[in-house]
Amino acid sequence: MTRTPVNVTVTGAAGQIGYALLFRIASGHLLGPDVPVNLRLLEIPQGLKAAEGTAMELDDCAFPLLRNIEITDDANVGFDGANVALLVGARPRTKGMERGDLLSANGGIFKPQGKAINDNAADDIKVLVVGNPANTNALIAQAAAPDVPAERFTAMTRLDHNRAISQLAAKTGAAVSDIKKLTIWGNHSATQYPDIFHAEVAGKNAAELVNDEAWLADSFIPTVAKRGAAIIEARGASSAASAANAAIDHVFTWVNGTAQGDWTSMGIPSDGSYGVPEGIISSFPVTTKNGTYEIVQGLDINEFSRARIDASVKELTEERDAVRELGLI
Ligand SMILES: NC(=O)c1ccc[n+]([C@@H]2O[C@H](COP(=O)([O-])OP(=O)(O)OC[C@H]3O[C@@H](n4cnc5c(N)ncnc54)[C@H](O)[C@@H]3O)[C@@H](O)[C@H]2O)c1
Ligand SMILES: O=C(O)C[C@H](O)C(=O)O
Repeated sequence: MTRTPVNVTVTGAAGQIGYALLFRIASGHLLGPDVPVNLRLLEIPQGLKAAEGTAMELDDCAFPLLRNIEITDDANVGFDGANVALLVGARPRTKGMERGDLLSANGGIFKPQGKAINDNAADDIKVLVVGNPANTNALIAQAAAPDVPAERFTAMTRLDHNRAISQLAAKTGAAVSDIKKLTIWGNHSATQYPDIFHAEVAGKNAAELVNDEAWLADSFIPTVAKRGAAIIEARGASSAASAANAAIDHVFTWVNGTAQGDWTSMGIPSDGSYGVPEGIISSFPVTTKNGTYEIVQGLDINEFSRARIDASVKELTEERDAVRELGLI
């Protein structure tokens, strides 16, 4: 049976993450090897020519699953009938910019995009926000889309999750595939909390196996939380291929489900679980099945974890209050 193509919209398509992302979507890594896709590339006017160049290259790959590419600078066109939206394009922080200025500039992008999703996207739309500050940009877009179920708006912490797995594998000498049930809590920022207390390494509890709180507090957590800045320092540009890879992982897992005995991390609207105020978009441990996700319940949160989750959540509530004051939500 021929499947109906899935409409995938990518904003910031001409940027560096866009360039690392589009070819993998078109080759079937986002949704699966038997799912045809239509691509919608949304850019600002200055980005349209470069997006056209990328589209030419996509054509030149002759991907069997890629049915059609549309390029536009009109959000209503870009999100028309979208089943999956990857919101990558954002206003980066520039020198001298205060946090309020950054939130306000991004509000000017994510509020109208949220409205365009509300008015034009397909009923089953799933949104992943990658553009920073990702959690609060997702909150802004979600607030502008009252007709879309709030849980369809998610923010990317999968890159942090993957970074944490890689660091833990290196520390324990285990294979990456042996690491399960790791959690990123909170914001995609330096306050995020990568939690190994429930993680397993080849079936053994990770925190007990490592048995080194100084490594956890002084090495593992800051390495994961500040990895984005370290990449910028080393590369002279922010992470692109690894960010694109994490976006692929996030959507693939959301659509196709987590493995038995494992979970993943996603920034999602809080339902109040684990004392995280309802409504803010915070990262949680989640399982996914049939295109939906559920927060893993009943985890014991020790004092070490509680303080770190609370610190990141505090930052998120401050960002929420700031965008509320700016009239963005
Ligand atoms: N959540 C994460 O883990 C994570 C990881 C890495 C990067 N990021 C963030 O992803 C974002 C994109 O990174 P990049 O390296 O691709 O940046 P980039 O500057 O290379 O590309 C951004 C693109 O977005 C476009 N754009 C700007 N405003 C737009 C709008 N209103 N509509 C459509 N397109 C628009 C620009 O023209 C540009 O082509 C940044 O905010 C970055 O900080 C997030
Ligand atoms: O773009 C950034 O500021 C860093 C990025 O969010 C990352 O985690 O690599």
